Amino acid sequence: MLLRIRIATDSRRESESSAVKIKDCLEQNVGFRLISLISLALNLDENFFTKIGALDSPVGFLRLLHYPGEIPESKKGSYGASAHSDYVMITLLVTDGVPGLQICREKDRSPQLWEDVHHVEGALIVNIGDMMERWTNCTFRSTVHRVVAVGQERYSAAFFLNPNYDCVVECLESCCSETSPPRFPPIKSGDYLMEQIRVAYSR
Ligand SMILES: O=C(O)CCC(=O)C(=O)O
Ligand SMILES: [Fe+2]
Repeated sequence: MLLRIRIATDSRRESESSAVKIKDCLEQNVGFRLISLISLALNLDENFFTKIGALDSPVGFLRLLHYPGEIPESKKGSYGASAHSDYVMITLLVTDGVPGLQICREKDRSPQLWEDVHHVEGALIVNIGDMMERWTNCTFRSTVHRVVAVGQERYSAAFFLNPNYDCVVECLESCCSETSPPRFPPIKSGDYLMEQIRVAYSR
C-alpha cells in the first residue's frame, strides 16, 4: 500500500513548511495508521479497511492554502473558509500556528457553538470526514469546521484521504442494529465525491 505524492510548492517558506510536514506524515503512513486505530476503536480487525480492499488504490488530494492577512472593510466578518465538513475518510491538517480554525462539536445543535482549535507545536490536526461518518453510521461524526479571518496571514496544508473510487461505502455491521438501522444508503466512494463536488460548485 503505497501513496506517492509530489509537492509543488510556491516560493513562500511558510507554505512549503506545512507541505513538507504533511509529506513527512504520509511517508510515515500516518493516514493508514490512523485508519487502523479507528478500526480498533470500532472493535474491528486493525487491518479491516485494507482487508475489504478499500485502500487498494487510495485517492489523496493535497490542498495548500494561503489566507491573506489584510481583509478589505467590505469583507470584515467574513470567513476564510465557511462552515463545512470534509467529504473524505479522514483529513490530515497542518497549519503555521496562526489562529482562525474553529470546530463545532455538536453540528445538529442550534445555534452552533464554535471553539477555537489551539495550535500544538508538532501536532497534526485530524478531521473525521463524511465518508467515515457514513461507514460508521454516525458513530464517528464528521467534524464541522471553518476558518475565520483574524487579520493575520495564514498558511495551512490539508491532505484528504479517500478509499478507491470503486469502493462501496456502506454501514459497517458493527455500527447498526435493529434499533439503529443504517442511516445512509450504500454508495461508491467515487460517485459520492463527484456528487459532493458537483453540489459545491453549483452553489
Ligand atoms: O486551513 C485550515 O485550517 C482548514 C482548511 C480546510 O478546512 C479545508 O481545506 O477543507
Ligand atoms: Fe475542511
